[in-house]
Amino acid sequence: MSESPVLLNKHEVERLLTYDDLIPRLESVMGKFSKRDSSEIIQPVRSVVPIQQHSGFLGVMPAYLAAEGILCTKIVTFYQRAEGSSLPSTQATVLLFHPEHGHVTAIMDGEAITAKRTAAVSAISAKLFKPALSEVLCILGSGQQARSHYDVFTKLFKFKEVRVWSRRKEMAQRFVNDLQDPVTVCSSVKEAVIGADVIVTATGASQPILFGEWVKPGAHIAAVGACRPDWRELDDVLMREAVVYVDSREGATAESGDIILSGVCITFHQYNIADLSHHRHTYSTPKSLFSQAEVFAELGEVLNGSFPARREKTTVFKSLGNLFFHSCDPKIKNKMF
Ligand SMILES: NC(=O)C1=CN([C@@H]2O[C@H](COP(=O)(O)OP(=O)(O)OC[C@H]3O[C@@H](n4cnc5c(N)ncnc54)[C@H](O)[C@@H]3O)[C@@H](O)[C@H]2O)C=CC1
Ligand SMILES: O=C([O-])C1=[NH+]CCC1
Repeated sequence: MSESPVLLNKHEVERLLTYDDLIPRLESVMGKFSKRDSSEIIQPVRSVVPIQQHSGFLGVMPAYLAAEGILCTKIVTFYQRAEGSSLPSTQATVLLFHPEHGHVTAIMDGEAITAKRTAAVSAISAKLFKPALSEVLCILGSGQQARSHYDVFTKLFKFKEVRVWSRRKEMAQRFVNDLQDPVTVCSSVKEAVIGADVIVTATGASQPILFGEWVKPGAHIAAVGACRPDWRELDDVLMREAVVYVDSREGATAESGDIILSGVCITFHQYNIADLSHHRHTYSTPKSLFSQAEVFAELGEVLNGSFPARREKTTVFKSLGNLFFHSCDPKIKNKMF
């Protein structure tokens, strides 16, 4: 008879999951994932169910790491919430299974895991791609992801200035009030990003908020929001001028509006032509057709040495959260990744 699953609540997960463990672990696993050796790691693109009536989504994210005996899934919901809502936009539960027998061995809060894992992966992207001299960090958004990104980016790197922008200035002010160190609250995205070396976009936006013309050449952008095929945070100029890295090529092709929509034809010539019976018809033909922004490489392909880190260029890491790897030995609770 199988033992009852271990239950780990948010506080326990927060205590057990440290960036010092998470970062090297994710680096190793992402490098392996990008080799696509399915006998080692199986991680399909997540299944997403839209909850249209309530502006929400349910995602299921299974993964199997054969060599490490990890079989798990995250079940996550994410909603577009009204500003200032007391409910979290992203909520999740993680289930671990016994890979041989199939029973559930652990049930863990996934909110803290999502916050820390996502920020840790963005921090890995910044380690690889941020300019050698990076003095200014800019964070767009003031929610859960903004906070976890602030925590890990300021823990790993030394910035002279940190700026934050949020749709409502008082939300940015509230974010800053919770911190020990000084952070500049900006009134516009443009003010926040001009001259920034590293930019984190962690918003619920579905239309571009960050425009390439404002971005300092050579800057690194960790783009965390816009995880649906019709959502965007970054404009066409930025997407087409930057070297674009992703967490998973398949995930980016299926889910990233920043990539998918960067190739859409946006302007039309209109012709007004009369036919033989003198009726007028309007025809539209595309004036400008752009090819989509190209994905240069997966983060894992850089980590495993298959592709270079083009640090000298403006770089975008488009994160979707497809990679999900955590292990918890149910008998030794502190052995968790
Ligand atoms: N790439 C990944 O692995 C993950 C991505 N996400 C995505 O990251 C984003 C942020 O998530 P959380 O921090 O959990 O959410 P949150 O609700 O805690 O914070 C959202 C922030 O975005 C701002 N915002 C919302 N709509 C906006 C709009 N239209 N324009 C500008 N700002 C807007 C809010 O003011 C708030 O500051 C969401 O899009 C979420 O789906 C979340 C988890 C993992
Ligand atoms: O990885 C994740 O949990 C999510 N990515 C986008 C929304 C939730």
